[in-house]
Formats: sequence, structure tokens, C-alpha cells
Amino acid sequence: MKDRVEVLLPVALDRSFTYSLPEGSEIEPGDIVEVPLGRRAMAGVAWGPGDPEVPAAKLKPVSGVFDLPRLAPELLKFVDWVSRYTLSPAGMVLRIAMRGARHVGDEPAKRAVRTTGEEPRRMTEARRRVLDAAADGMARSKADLAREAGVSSGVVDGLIGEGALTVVELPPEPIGSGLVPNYAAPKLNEDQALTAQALAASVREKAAETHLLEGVTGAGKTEVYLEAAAEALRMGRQVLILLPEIALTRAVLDRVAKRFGEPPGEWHSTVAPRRRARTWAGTASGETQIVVGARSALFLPFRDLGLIIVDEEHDTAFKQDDTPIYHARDMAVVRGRLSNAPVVLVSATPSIESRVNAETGRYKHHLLPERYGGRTLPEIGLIDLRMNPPQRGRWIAPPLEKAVRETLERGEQALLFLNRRGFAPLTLCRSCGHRFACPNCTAWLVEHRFRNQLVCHHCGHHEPVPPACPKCGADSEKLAAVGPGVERIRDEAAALFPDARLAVLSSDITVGAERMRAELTAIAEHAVDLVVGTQLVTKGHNFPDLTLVGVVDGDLGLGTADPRAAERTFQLLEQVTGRAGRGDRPGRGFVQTHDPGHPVMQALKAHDSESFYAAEINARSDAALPPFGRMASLLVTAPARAEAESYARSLARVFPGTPDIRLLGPAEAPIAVIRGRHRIRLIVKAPRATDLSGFIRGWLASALPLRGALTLHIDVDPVSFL
Ligand SMILES: Nc1ncnc2c1ncn2[C@@H]1O[C@H](COP(=O)(O)OP(=O)(O)OP(=O)(O)O)[C@@H](O)[C@H]1O
Ligand SMILES: [Zn+2]
Repeated sequence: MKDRVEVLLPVALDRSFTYSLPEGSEIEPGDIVEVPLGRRAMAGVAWGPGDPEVPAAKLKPVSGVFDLPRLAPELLKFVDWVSRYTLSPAGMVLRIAMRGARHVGDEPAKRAVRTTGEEPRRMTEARRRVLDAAADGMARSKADLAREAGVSSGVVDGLIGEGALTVVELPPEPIGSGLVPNYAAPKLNEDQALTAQALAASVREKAAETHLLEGVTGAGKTEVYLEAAAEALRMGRQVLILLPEIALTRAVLDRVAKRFGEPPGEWHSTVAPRRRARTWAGTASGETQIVVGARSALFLPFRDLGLIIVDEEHDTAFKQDDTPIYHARDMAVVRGRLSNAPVVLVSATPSIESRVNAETGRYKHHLLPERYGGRTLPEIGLIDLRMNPPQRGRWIAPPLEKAVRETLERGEQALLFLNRRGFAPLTLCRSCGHRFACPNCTAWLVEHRFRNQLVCHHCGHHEPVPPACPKCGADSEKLAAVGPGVERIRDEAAALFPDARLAVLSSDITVGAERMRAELTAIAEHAVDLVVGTQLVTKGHNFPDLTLVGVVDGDLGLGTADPRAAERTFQLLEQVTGRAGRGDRPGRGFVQTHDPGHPVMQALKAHDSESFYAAEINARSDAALPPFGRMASLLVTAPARAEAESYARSLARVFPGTPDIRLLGPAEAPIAVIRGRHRIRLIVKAPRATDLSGFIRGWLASALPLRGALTLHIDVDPVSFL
């Protein structure tokens, strides 16, 4: 006889609560219930049997059960797993899973009309037409019915009044349903077909295994994984396609719709709450067959998840850097295992982690070595900036200028890539040497000439570009913009190629999904000749007439202390040059660099990712860096530096060091202050097989409590060290 239940609440508390159940209650784990917490009533999830130790008299009763689908046991397990692994309160993880539930059922039912079979007392020609149109018994909106019959809506109203038609309420149509597995299956080439068959077999067997689908840019990986999705649909199971960024989502949504005849559900932060609620409910009921979403879609309450695809798996946008700090690619592998669903990681430039897992056989490796349809990879040229420097105050070197000119003259499109927003990363007073810095962060202000502002890229602080130096009063002519951003390259390109139609693609200029879509379409339709862009342009886009990609600063990102600097630079440049030559004409890529001998540059030039991966994997292995060793980062922040420092030191003092597990730091983070908070970092390095989360939990159990304004962010498997 159940008299109590454990309830997890979506709040930042590291514990669940036990409540009493009314006699005969049918509440099961996964039910969404209402319980009192303090003086409030809150929605939470029945999690387990409840703590038998708590005296019955102390228990408060569950106050209600919501009319919402029960969350599947595997989702509860997943929430617990993510919470344990990331050391985040389970309630914070649950919060992501419940985000869609709030507005379920809020949407008003649609009204429609249907025949009753009765004849109206007076029949007219117009009424006849309406009843004929409605004779199939289907419910239609009044407006649709009137349009179909070619009459005014007054005629329909008249028939309702006479009882020949009746008004019914239709629940909102489910999202992402009605997809047809064989709607528009493409003819795959041999490589594609073999891979697609292997993936489909894995789906059929409900194999809890992970695949790495690696194929050069333009190989047709999307077509292949959609075949695996088709197999899951045939089995009546659901599919989740994860994408790193919203800007990308559009192209994949369109391709899913084309392939299966209906659009999939869409899940990310800019989808309206009611629509999200319908998608949430649709995944729970099983009606939503495919969801294309950002990382939080991993926590949707799928009824029967049969396949997870992580497209652009190498992308660091899969890492969420707020609590709970988790990597959606890695957690996807866990969710797949819990759901008996294969997971397919997809990339032209896989992460070293996934590459190593493929080599050791933990993941199944599938290779598509060639572009689809006999297209060739772009030819890559390195421009040695030491031999061919651009003119003073310019950034485009003569060989790149020449290549762009040739391309435009042939009526083709070119792209200039620089992964830096704004006009210039630093503004300097030539009279007194003053540099404009953010008042809240350890960072220079970036000039955004387009908006006429100086902007901090860390906290968003912005101020108008001043008319004079605030320190010495020298007038604005003395204020020098140092270094380039995309806006500056745009100006240079406009001066060099005055007849070219230019577009800038950068997240701060191309704001909003609509605008982004319009720009991308304009480029794809060749309404633009020359594109200047940041990493926004690198991903998943097909621009058929684009035949030249010029990388303005290939070295940007290489000179950092980040252990993944080389990997990231390789991925970024391979992806961006991979935009060239995807149509009928072959493409070229040019990379401007001061270090053409660098392994990254050599690998790009030779299209030799094999030796790049081999060398990089060796280097990681030698240094015991991930995935050969494990890391976690603990970041302590506080408004006062001394406070953060002393807490960080107190953590170090109780660190249970072992010969294997080492602590680095505490040390000031490279960006020492963000939003007025001082940042001190500790890094734990451990051998590969360590249960690092468990180790840290044990360590922190003896730490002092966090007091006042101190915060501690724990990042297991960190990707950013700033
Ligand atoms: N079997 C096929 N039949 C017809 N067209 C195909 C087929 N396979 C691929 N294509 C086309 O080739 C182009 C490249 O394919 P796709 O976008 O799937 O490549 P990708 O490997 O995902 O590329 P990237 O990693 O660069 O984004 C697309 O225009 C796609 O429609
Ligand atoms: Zn700032």
C-alpha cells in the first residue's frame, strides 16, 4: 500500500522531497504532480517510492496530479545520470525536461464544421454546394468550407442555424507528424547506400550503439542519415536530430520536409511557448515523429525514441556553459543507450574524442571520402603573409585580391571569412596610448562601426564611439582602430570591388531568424556576389555558385593556450573552405597565414585530415590530454578578487590528491573579470578511467559552504578555458 512518494522539483536544490499520498492513489513515477513547498504550490515529478524514514505525521500531501503525459522511466534515469555526471542539482536538469510542459493545453481548440446529415428546411443552390462539399463528413473550418463551395460564410452560418451543419472542436494538429518514410527517397550512390544500410540495420536492431558518420564536406551525409531516420519512422519510432546552432536549423528542417513530405517538430529557444508545448506533448504522445532541435531537445519526453543524430558533432556550441554545464553530444550517447536507440554522430571534421572512440572500436566508423556527384573538393592555396603582405592598413593580400577579382569576373561568387565580429577589436588613442576597455570585464571594447558603438563581447556593455579621447582629450582623428573585424573587411572589399554586390553575415548584423534566412537565400540565389562573414557562414549551407573562399586570418585561434586550438582551427577552416565548389563548378580556397608550415595549414592544403588526426591524436596521447586523460574545471567567482581567491585556496587545501589525480591552480582565469566578477580557476587532471564526477563530489563534501556572493561552476570535460 503506497502511502508516500518521492517528488523532484525543478529547482536548484540538491535533493528531492517525500510527500504523502491520499489512500488509493494511482500516482506512479513520472507523473507530474502539484505539491506544497513552503507556502507555494509547485509542479514537480513523482520520482520514486519516497523516504520510509520520514514520520508520516511530518509529511505534507501531494495536492494534485496534472493531466499531462507520464514521463518515461528512461527520461527519469537520464535526468539522474546527467545530474550525477555534471554535478548539477537534479532539479536543474529536470527543469530543462519540463520547460515545454507549462503551456500544454493552453492553446484554444480550433472550431470546425461538419454535416449532421439533416437537410435544411429551405434548400438553395448555394446551400446545396456547401453540403456537397461537406458530404465526405470531414471537419473543415467555416472559411475553408465557404471557399471550397464558392459561397459567402453567411451561407455556412445559415446551415449551422438550421442544424444541417454542426460546430465541432478540433484539437490543435500535432507537430511533426504525418511524415512518410518513402515520400521522396533519393537514389544514393554506392558509398552512401552501404552506410545508410548499416545505420538502418542498427535502427532495426534497436542497438544501443554509437556511429561516427564522417564524410568530406558535400559528401551527402545528410541524405544518408535521413535514410536511417526513415527506418525509424517505418518502425513507428521517433527521431531526434540535434544541431549546434539555430541559424543552421532552417536548412535541415527544409530537407526533412522535402524528404518526408511534412516538416518535423522544431525545438529551440526562439520557438513560441505554445508551439513548444505542442511539440513537448507530441513527443510524449508519440505523434511527433521527428524533432530537429538545439541541445535541450535531448530532454524531450519521447515516448519511443529510436534514433538520435548529432549533426556537426564537433561543434562546441553543443556544450552548454550555464548550470547544468553539459555536452549535448556526449549526453546524446547516454540518452541513446538508455533508450535502446543508436546514436549517429555526423561531421566532416569530427572531434578528436569521437575519432579516438571510432579508432578503438567503441564507435562504428563510416567514411564517405568523396563529394557527392563527382564534385571535387576545393583546391587550397596558402598565402604566406610574410612574402605577400597586404598594403599598410589593409588585410587582403594581393594574391587573394587577384583570386577574388577573377572569380567575380567569371560571374561566380566569393566569400571572405574572418571569425571576428565588428570593425576593429581594439581602439587606441595615438596621443596618450589610452585603450578602450570594458568597465565590467577584462576585455577591450570592440568597435562596431555599423552601430557606431564600442561593445564588450563578454557582457554586452556598449557606449557610443566617443568624439575625443576621454583621457587626454585628443580629438577623434587620434583614435585608431587596431586590427580587423568583418565590418572592416567589408569596407576594404567595397573599395577593391566597387561593382560587386556585398553582404555581411555576422550574428550582430544579421539579427533574427527571418533576416538570416533572407540573407542566406539571397546568397544561394546569387543576388550577392561577395560575402564577408564570420563562422555563421561555415556551416551546413549550400551556395551553388560560390567557388572561392578566402580566409583573411588563418592563424586566428592558433596562438591560444587552449589544448584544442589546432583541432578547432582545422575544423573551422576545413568547414569554411568546404563551402566552395559545391555546385557545378570547381572551387578554390585561399588561407592567409604567417605560418604556412604549421601542421594545420599543411593538412588543409593537402586535404590530408588523416595525418592531421594521427599527429593530433599522438600529441594528445603524449600529453595525457582528453580523451586520453580527463579534466574538470572549477571556476570560483565573486565581486571581490580576494574573496574568490581565498575560497579557491580553501578548496585546494582540502584537495584529496593522489599520485594520479592532480590539481592545477588556483589561478586567475585568462579573462580575469566578467560582468564585474573576479574569476579564479582550478583544474583537475586525472587518468582516463577515473570517475571524475565521483572524485569531485567526494572532494567538495569537505569544502567550506559557499557564502555570500561566491559562486562555483563545475565543468566536467571542459571545452573552454577562458
Ligand atoms: N543521393 C543523392 N541524390 C541527390 N542529391 C544528393 C545526394 N546526396 C547528396 N546530394 C546533394 O549533394 C549536396 C551535398 O549533400 P549534403 O548537404 O548532404 O552533404 P553533407 O555531407 O551533409 O555536407 P556538409 O558536411 O558540407 O554540410 C546537397 O545538395 C545534396 O542535396
Ligand atoms: Zn564587459
